[in-house]
Amino acid sequence: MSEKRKDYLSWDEYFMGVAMLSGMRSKDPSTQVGCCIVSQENKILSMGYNGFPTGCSDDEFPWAREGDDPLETKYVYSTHSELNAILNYSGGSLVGARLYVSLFPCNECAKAIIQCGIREVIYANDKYSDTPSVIASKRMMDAAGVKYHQYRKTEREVTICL
Ligand SMILES: Nc1nc(=O)n([C@H]2C[C@H](O)[C@@H](COP(=O)(O)O)O2)cc1CO
Ligand SMILES: [Zn+2]
Repeated sequence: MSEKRKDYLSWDEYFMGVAMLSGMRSKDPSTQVGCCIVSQENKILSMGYNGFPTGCSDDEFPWAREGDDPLETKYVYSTHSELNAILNYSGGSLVGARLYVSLFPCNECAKAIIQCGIREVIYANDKYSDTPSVIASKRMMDAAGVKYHQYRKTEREVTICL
């Protein structure tokens, strides 16, 4: 008798995998971030990655990290993956949802996460943990009761031939 497969993706692998795949759409040459928002019933509600807003051409707006003129850097234009995922959702309420993201949310995204009622953040990387942005983000999420924890990496490697 044929039995149920045992090596299927866990929910966490599935949602973090979807977040990372979304990040592969990013045109940012230095950091690609992906996000996946999930309901309490484990249904995917929205996805996003970092990039410029609609109408702001990837080829015309700057991707530079540094420069004398802030207007010639990406920071004033790029929309973070988490905000994109929140704004991309057209289904109504995100109250009670979980957010999977490949990089810890900044303070601006934390405000949006808190205000739309997301209850939990699962992040992969926290490379900017020493910055005021991430310290402020954690302070706000702690105060608002938004839980966060690091994704527990597994041994699994996923290869998809496209
Ligand atoms: N949580 C985040 N989500 C994001 O989508 N981003 C985006 C903004 C930039 O496009 C890029 C960071 O670029 P860099 O400073 O590592 O070269 O990642 C950044 C963070 C960090 O807080
Ligand atoms: Zn952000």
